[in-house]
This record gives sequence, C-alpha cells and structure tokens, in this order.
Amino acid sequence: MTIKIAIAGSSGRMGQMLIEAVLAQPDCQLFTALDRENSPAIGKDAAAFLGKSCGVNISADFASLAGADVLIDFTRPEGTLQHLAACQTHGVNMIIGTTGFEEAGKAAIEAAAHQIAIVHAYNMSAGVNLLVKLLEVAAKTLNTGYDIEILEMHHRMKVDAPSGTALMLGDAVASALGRSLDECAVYDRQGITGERDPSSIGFATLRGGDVIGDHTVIFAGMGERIEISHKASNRTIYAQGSVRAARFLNDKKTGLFNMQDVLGLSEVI
Ligand SMILES: NC(=O)C1=CN([C@@H]2O[C@H](COP(=O)(O)OP(=O)(O)OC[C@H]3O[C@@H](n4cnc5c(N)ncnc54)[C@H](OP(=O)(O)O)[C@@H]3O)[C@@H](O)[C@H]2O)C=CC1
Ligand SMILES: O=C(O)C1=N[C@H](C(=O)O)C[C@H](O)C1
Repeated sequence: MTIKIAIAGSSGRMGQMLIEAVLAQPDCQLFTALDRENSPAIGKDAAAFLGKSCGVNISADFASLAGADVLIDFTRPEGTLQHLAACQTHGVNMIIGTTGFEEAGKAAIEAAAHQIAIVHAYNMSAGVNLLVKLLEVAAKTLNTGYDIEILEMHHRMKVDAPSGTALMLGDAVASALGRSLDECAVYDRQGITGERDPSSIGFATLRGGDVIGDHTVIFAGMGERIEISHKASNRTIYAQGSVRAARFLNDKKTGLFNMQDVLGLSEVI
C-alpha cells in the first residue's frame, strides 16, 4: 500500500531532504508539497532542486492536503500550529520535527492527538534515540557524585536554543534521576555564579558554520568523566527517521507518539 505523504517547508533544509527521501521510497508517494505563501518556491516543481521534475508543484494551499495520509512538518512553531489545524480539518496524520515550541504549542499538539495520530520528536535519528536509552542507564548508574552538563553545537542558521534534542536528552536524564528538568535546568552562567548546585543539569549552546547537530552529555565526577556523544554528519538521518515514522503511523487513527515508539525502543530496558 502506498503512503501518500505531504511535506511542509518544502524549500527548507529538511524539506528538501524529505522530498528526496520520499521520492526514493517505492512505498511512498509525494502527494503535495507546501511552503509559505510569500515563498519564492511557490509554483516550482518540488524536485527542481534535484535537477528533476516530480510533477508536484510547491503550493501554499492547505486544501491540497485533502486525501493525504500524513504531513511531515519541519518548519517553525507558528507554521506547524497552522498545519496542525489544517491536518485536523482534513483528517491527515502528522509527523512533527519542528523544535522551539512554547508550552501552549505543546498543549495544542497533545490536544490534536485526540483527533489525528501524531509523531512528535525533536530528533528523528535512530542514533540520538538510542542515546536516550544509553543515558537512562548512565544516569541510573551514576546517580550520585556526578555533575551532568549538556553541550550542543549547531549551524549558524539555527534560530532556537538550546536545541530540542538537548532538551529531550536533559529530560531523559532528569526523569531517570526522578528530577523535573523545569526545576533543575540551568541555561545561563555569567558573573559570580557561586558553586555548582549538584542537583542541576547545565546546558551550553554553541552556534557556528554548517554543523548539522552535535550533542554531548557529560557526567563529571571526582576522578573520572563520562561523555556520551552523537554527531550528525548528514541530514538524511532525520529524513529516513521521518519515513519510518510515516510507515509507523499508517495504521493509526489517533494518539501522540515519539521516535522511541517508532523504533520500538519504548520497551527496551
Ligand atoms: N526533529 C528532527 O529530527 C529535526 C528537527 N529540525 C527542526 O526542523 C525545523 C526546520 O529546520 P530547517 O529545515 O533546518 O529550517 P529551514 O529554515 O531550512 O526551513 C524551514 C522551512 O519552513 C518554512 N517556514 C518557516 N516559517 C514558516 C511558517 N510560519 N509557515 C510555514 N512555513 C514556514 C521555511 O520557509 P521560508 O524559507 O519561506 O521561511 C522553510 O521552507 C527547525 O525547528 C529545526 O530545529 C531540524 C532537523 C532535524
Ligand atoms: O535545527 C537543526 O538543524 C536541528 N534541530 C533539531 C534540534 O533542535 O534538536 C535536531 C537536530 O539537532 C538538527
């Protein structure tokens, strides 16, 4: 059975990776390709950037979602929330990779999952989702005497910080330790900060060049330091994860899922 896939943010860095990935899958059809109304991409063939034609022109018309199975959205929170409303109207499932949501946006996604099925994950790669599991083991093993710090680096074009992935990793570690990330996260240090609170989880954000996405979680003890890292070298990992998520959602009507569910990692350990 062919999965009819719509893509939002079609001319973006991830949008283009997704179009290429979907066109390469025999069980997937690029059903419609969306971009913003004022985007110079509107009206162009969605595969033009590959030097090809796929017969789907990029459009700003949400009505083109009617008949799609799933929309894959890597845009910006405000765009994703508009697409979420359109998907509810047209009964289209959603895969959301966008990061940087406020609490209200997260709540809107949760509410929409009573009507459509949604995979929402701040990182679609298999490697990062494996890291979540490794971190749960590390946090439970090194649960006293180790200071936890999370370092992330991304390209100069990234607009949100810390990355969604860094927050997801922090949340996994905090949960494994029975802490709430909201209560123990430290996002800034400057001036006379005083000694480190041992229950805190610190974040450091680096931005520069074309770095696709590096994340390191550090457990710093007295006499040893454990660093668990993931470094992305190609955005195909996120596109491939999204296609897996589309297959996973194909028999689902409602519900909110993450990549742990898609990859079958929820039950591991
Ligand atoms: N979950 C994951 O695995 C990953 C998540 N991401 C996240 O995906 C998002 C997109 O990243 P990336 O592709 O690098 O970003 P880009 O800026 O390259 O692409 C964003 C796309 O979305 C469009 N867009 C922006 N604002 C809106 C809006 N309000 N309504 C509709 N469309 C809009 C842009 O159009 P225009 O150019 O006209 O502004 C562009 O086509 C980010 O939040 C990023 O953090 C990225 C990689 C992996
Ligand atoms: O903006 C990006 O590029 C990325 N964003 C996601 C995030 O915020 O974690 C995932 C990946 O790190 C790339």
